[in-house]
Amino acid sequence: MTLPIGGDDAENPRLALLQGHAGAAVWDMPVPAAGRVDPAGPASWSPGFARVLGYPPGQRLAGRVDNLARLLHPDDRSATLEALGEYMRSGEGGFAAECRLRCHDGYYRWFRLTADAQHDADGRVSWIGGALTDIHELVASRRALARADGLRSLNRFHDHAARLANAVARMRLDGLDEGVLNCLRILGSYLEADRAYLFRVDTAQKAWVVTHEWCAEGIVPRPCKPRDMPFGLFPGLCDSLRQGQGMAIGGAGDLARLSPAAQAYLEAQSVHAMLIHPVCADGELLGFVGFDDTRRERQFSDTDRALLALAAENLSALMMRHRHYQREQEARRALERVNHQLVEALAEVERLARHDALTGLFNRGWLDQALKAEARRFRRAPYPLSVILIDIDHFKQINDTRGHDAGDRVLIAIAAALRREVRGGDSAGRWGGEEFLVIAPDTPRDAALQLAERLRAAIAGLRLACPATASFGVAELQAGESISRLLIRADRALYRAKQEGRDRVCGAPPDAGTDGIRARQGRVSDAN
Ligand SMILES: Nc1nc2c(ncn2[C@@H]2O[C@H](COP(=O)(O)OP(=O)(O)OP(=O)(O)O)[C@@H](O)[C@H]2O)c(=O)[nH]1
Repeated sequence: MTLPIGGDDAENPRLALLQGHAGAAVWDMPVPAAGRVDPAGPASWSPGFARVLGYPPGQRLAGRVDNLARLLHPDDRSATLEALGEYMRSGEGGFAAECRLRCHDGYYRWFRLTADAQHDADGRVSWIGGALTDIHELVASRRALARADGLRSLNRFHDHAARLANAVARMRLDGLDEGVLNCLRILGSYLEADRAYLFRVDTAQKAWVVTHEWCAEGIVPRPCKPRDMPFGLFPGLCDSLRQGQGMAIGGAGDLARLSPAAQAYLEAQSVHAMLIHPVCADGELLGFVGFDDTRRERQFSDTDRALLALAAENLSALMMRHRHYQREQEARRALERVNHQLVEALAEVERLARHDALTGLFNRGWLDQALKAEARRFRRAPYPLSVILIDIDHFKQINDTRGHDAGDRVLIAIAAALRREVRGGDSAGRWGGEEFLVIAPDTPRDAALQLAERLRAAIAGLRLACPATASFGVAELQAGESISRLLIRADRALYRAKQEGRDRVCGAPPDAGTDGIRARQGRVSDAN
């Protein structure tokens, strides 16, 4: 026996011999009456004790307590010695501590130090002794397992973070709800929470409004009323959220620090624990995202907070995308409205460019263009084309006796009658002043004379405050004749109608002679 083992064993040389032979790493020490570790106190170490610490055979540790204390890793020393001292006082059960001890090669290894106690007649601990076991490999494997566990949970975190990002990427631009609920579901299920939700700022009502909520299976959604949480319920929350800080309630202790109203509000919703995080965008506080535990208290881990912060970022991206989409849609609708107004304005400009403002009939410019087009068509393939020139009788008199406005009303009424009476293919327009022109394609002279007669009768039959009649000159385009020549002939026929007593129709003879051209010539445009 090289080292004495205390107590009865020391008086049992056979047992001691066997311990030495088996190489057991055992130790013992008497416990001073004070019941605390005395560094200078005696201690005994078996040869196996020195061997597990890597000492060469035959090398012994000096038999003092501080020999063990010196070998303890600085980080483990005070905790191990304190625990040992406590055991010396109580002596209850067995002692076990895991600690690092410096080995003979200067490196630290993990060991398990165990002890049992012997009590004296007064029940005080008088002796403790135990074993030292090398658990370095065990600790290394435990660490590897923990690292693997950590990696697994890190993987799970990244998996959920990726799912959150996917929920944003896949979001339908025209609908925010699906994307938000997807984010809350991913968040809630990862955190094994009972509820996950989004509250939005309602500055008008000075309240938080829960707009979206996800509930775990078996959890009843929070009651619809009161859905809103007045700002005043949690004073300072707005400011701290604006500064990027959330709020954590881990259990009853945290709840007790809230105002009675806030406690009652959370109690009504069975909140045992909750964690919330601000949702901001471009410096604007949009709301907050959070989750509740309704059946347990909770200590929030770093990954709880990290995933919640990530969810807040993703929700902010969702909300901003939706907001931009809505603004785009509004801008598009406004643009469409402006475009529509522009198209209408252009149509009106075009209509005004073609029509006479007073009567609404085609104007002189349009009639000139139409006559040119008919002339080109006639040259390609001659067809019957007639024109009817109309002049209101004694119109000057109406103006002079009844006033210009009354004259205008007569012009408007006659124009309306012309529009009513002409066929779809015919065009009636204001030729100038109190003169009108009807272009009648595919209409030979006789048919044009009938049409003119119908128009004359219609005008004469108008029930006007200032009764009026009109005279008509009809001419059909001759082969090789120019439009200006046609109009001169029509004008000449009109002149004849005036000469013969007005309120009548005169047709121009087919002969395109120049005799009889009257002074009105200059008023016929050269439309050819
Ligand atoms: N109220 C009104 N009068 C117009 C307009 N354009 C032309 N006039 C008038 O129409 C009258 C035409 O008169 P005249 O050319 O002498 O012919 P008239 O009085 O109709 O006599 P006859 O043609 O020979 O039957 C003139 O007094 C013009 O001022 C218009 O847009 N409104």
